[in-house]
Amino acid sequence: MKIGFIGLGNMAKAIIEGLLLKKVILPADIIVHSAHASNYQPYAEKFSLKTAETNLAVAEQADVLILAVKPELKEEVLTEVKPALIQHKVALLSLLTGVTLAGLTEVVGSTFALVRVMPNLNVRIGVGVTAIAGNNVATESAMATTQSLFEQIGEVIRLPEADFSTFVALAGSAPAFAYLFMDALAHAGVKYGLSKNQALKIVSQMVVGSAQLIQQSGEAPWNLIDQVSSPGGTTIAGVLALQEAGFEPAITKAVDATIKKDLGE
Ligand SMILES: NC(=O)C1=CN([C@@H]2O[C@H](COP(=O)(O)OP(=O)(O)OC[C@H]3O[C@@H](n4cnc5c(N)ncnc54)[C@H](O)[C@@H]3O)[C@@H](O)[C@H]2O)C=CC1
Ligand SMILES: O=C(O)[C@@H]1CCC=N1
Repeated sequence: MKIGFIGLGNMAKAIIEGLLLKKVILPADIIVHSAHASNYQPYAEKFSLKTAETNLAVAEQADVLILAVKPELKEEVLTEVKPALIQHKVALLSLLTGVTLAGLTEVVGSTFALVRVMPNLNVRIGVGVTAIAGNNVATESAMATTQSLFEQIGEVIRLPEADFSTFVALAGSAPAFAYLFMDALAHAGVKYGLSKNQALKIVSQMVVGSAQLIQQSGEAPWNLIDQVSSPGGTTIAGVLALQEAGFEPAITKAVDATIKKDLGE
C-alpha cells in the first residue's frame, strides 16, 4: 500500500516516524510533498522516502492520501488534488482539526471515501490515540484500512463525528497540557535543587507509571488518590493546595477553549 502525505509538518513526520519505527511500511511506499522543497527534501532523503513535485502527483500515486496541512489550506489543497481523488478513488484521510466531513465534501464531493482522523503526537513512538470517523461512502474496508494503519502506532477509537471536538481537547491537543504539567512539576523540582534533567526524568517516569496504574488496575483516579494520601500527610497537603489554586477549573477552561476553537466559535 502506498501512502501519500500532503504537508510534511509535525504531525505527518510523527506518523511517518511511528510507522517506520514499527517497520510496517517501507520508506519507498511513502510519498511526500510539502510547501518548501528545501525543508521536505532533506527529511525525505534522511528517511529514504519518495518525493513528488506537486500535491496532485502525490495523490496520483497513493492508495491512501493523508492530508496534513493547516486547516485553513483545505480549499486550496483539495482543489489541487480533486482530479486524482475522483479518477483513482483514493481514500482521503484528513487530519485537519475543525474541518468536518461535510466541510471536506463541499470541496471534493462525496464520491469516494473520506475519513476524518485525529491522532496525537505520541504516534511518533507508537503510543498515540487516534479517533476516526468516515463519510457515507467510506466502506468498512476503507475504515478497516485506516484503523489498522493507525493501530500500528497506537490505539484507535471509532468515534461519532459529533464527539471529535471533545476528542481534540482530551487527546489531540492534550499532550501539550500533559507536557505543561510535567514541565511545571520539574521546574518546581529545580526550585528545590534538582537539575532540570534529573527532575524531568523523575516526573516523566511518575506520569508513565501513574497512567499505567490507572489502565492496568481499572481503578478510578480518586481511589488511587486516596491510596497515595496518608492521613495528615504530604499528599493531601499538596492535593488541597492544588484544588485551592483552581487546578480542576483550570483544566476545564483549557478543554472549553480547545473545543471552542475546534468548533470555530
Ligand atoms: N500537531 C499535532 O499534534 C496535530 C495536528 N493535527 C492536524 O494536522 C495538520 C497538520 O498539523 P501540523 O503538522 O502540526 O502542522 P505544521 O504546520 O507543522 O505542518 C503543515 C505542513 O504543511 C505544509 N504546507 C503548507 N502549504 C502547503 C501546500 N500548499 N501544499 C502542501 N503542503 C503545504 C507546510 O510546509 C508544513 O510542512 C493540521 O490540520 C492539524 O490540525 C491533528 C492532530 C494533532
Ligand atoms: O493545535 C492544533 O490545532 C493541532 C490540533 C491538535 C493538536 N494540534
